[in-house]
Amino acid sequence: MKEILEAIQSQDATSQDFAALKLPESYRGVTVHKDETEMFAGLQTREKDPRESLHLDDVPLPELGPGEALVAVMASSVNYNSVWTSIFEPLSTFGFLERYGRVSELTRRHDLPYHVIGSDLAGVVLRTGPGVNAWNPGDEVVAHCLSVELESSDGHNDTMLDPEQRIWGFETNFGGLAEIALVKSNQLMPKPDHLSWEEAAAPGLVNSTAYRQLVSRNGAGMKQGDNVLIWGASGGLGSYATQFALAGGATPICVVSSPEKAEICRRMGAEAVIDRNAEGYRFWKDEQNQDPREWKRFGKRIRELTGGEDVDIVFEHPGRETFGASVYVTRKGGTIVTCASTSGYNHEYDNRYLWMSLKRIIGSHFANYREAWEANRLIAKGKIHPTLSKVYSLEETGQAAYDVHRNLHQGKVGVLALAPEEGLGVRDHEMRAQHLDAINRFRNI
Ligand SMILES: C/C=C/C(=O)SCCNC(=O)CCNC(=O)[C@H](O)C(C)(C)COP(=O)(O)OP(=O)(O)OC[C@H]1O[C@@H](n2cnc3c(N)ncnc32)[C@H](O)[C@@H]1OP(=O)(O)O
Ligand SMILES: NC(=O)C1=CN([C@@H]2O[C@H](COP(=O)(O)OP(=O)(O)OC[C@H]3O[C@@H](n4cnc5c(N)ncnc54)[C@H](OP(=O)(O)O)[C@@H]3O)[C@@H](O)[C@H]2O)C=CC1
Repeated sequence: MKEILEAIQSQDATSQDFAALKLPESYRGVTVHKDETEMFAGLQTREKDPRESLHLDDVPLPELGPGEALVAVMASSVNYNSVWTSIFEPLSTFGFLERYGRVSELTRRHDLPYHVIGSDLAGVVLRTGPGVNAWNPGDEVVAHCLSVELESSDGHNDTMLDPEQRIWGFETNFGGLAEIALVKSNQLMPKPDHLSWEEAAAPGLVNSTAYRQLVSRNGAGMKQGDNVLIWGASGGLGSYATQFALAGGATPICVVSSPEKAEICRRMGAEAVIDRNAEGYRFWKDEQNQDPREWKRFGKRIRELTGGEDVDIVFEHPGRETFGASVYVTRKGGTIVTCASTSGYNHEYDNRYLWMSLKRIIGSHFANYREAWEANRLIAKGKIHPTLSKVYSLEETGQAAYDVHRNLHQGKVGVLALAPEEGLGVRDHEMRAQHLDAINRFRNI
């Protein structure tokens, strides 16, 4: 591992030098263990503690297959899917690995009693498998998390529709919260030159998801002038949705839960911000019943902020808690686009407001390679910026996941893997200087 790191840091090692590096037999990765899937049985979701279930283990290096690449991971980030994995909700991810293991001789590698997790990385290609021509050892890359087999016709218009579509590091093994990761080569994209390893690793999953959900024609297809209600606007997904709305000539209406988060949204350039905590919305009277008067109070507040207009698009992910309100406040003919259900997946809403006002609900999930590429290109061009707030070591990943689970974080939380310190890996200092304030907007808040 030492020689790998030295080659990366030397900056003048050639592709041949990287190809000649001896690979270690094992590496350190953040795991959950199959024999611990019941460890939180009987506890409330909130009480399940990722610090207890996430381990840092030495695991054997997987065999490299056709179309694949082994990548030295300099940095990764914590996504909420790793929180789900760590609390074994809504399902243990070992079921996904078992199912993947049944696909072929090669995929059987993934079905192990441990799961190396993580769905983001920035690093350097170490080896490529047979059939990989577009990438070479030594390439500095980020990886998106769409893993597809593409053997069926179903995925050939939009790879997210492939029946064997999986999220790498969640529904596959050998993820990015590790010193080395195994990816398919069609997950690779160029690392933005003006960013450090940890900054480059931060946007990937959420940026691509927000791009498809909000901008792509596969999602809401946002246009100039749209009013976009963004839940959790300073969180992982929301901090990119807010930037896409602003960069695309739309008006974000940002919902957050504290004055500090409201301030971050304003710093991104948003003017319409709602502090849901300060304004005390209670969309649910009790476990079973919602309060439509609260939906209306929320809608009135939105109208105050927009000069009387309703929202064209709701960027949804909290789920059960907010979905009724989201459907209610959407404009006639507008779109509710959802990619998650953090607060509960059995949603309830008043369908009269949907059909009578010709609204649409769209389901969206991650992004295809093209969408992830477009989203990464916007980062590389300095049009969208990472929203990294805090960086942890691999050893501290449990704490990092705990922070995200308890909503104690801002924007994105980074994790250093092989990178010995923050700030390394910047290749274009001139471009970085132009965007430094925006890159650091979320730091140390
Ligand atoms: C990028 C980051 C993303 C995120 O962070 S997303 C948030 C985290 N992710 C999650 O929380 C999602 C976790 N996943 C799940 O909860 C589950 O993954 C699903 C609920 C999505 C699916 O559950 P399952 O049990 O895998 O699927 P089934 O379709 O309910 O059951 C499979 C069996 O049911 C059969 N089946 C499917 N559709 C039908 C149908 N329409 N009529 C009859 N049978 C059906 C199948 O064939 C199969 O059968 P057979 O078990 O024999 O193989
Ligand atoms: N399908 C897909 O492809 C993807 C799905 N996801 C899923 O989306 C969800 C959010 O992910 P991410 O943005 O990274 O997570 P974060 O925790 O970083 O951000 C979510 C934000 O949502 C807000 N929020 C949380 N709970 C509620 C609630 N009950 N009511 C209103 N607002 C709430 C919080 O902001 P505040 O407190 O300031 O209001 C929080 O900061 C997760 O469930 C994740 O698994 C994520 C990425 C991809």
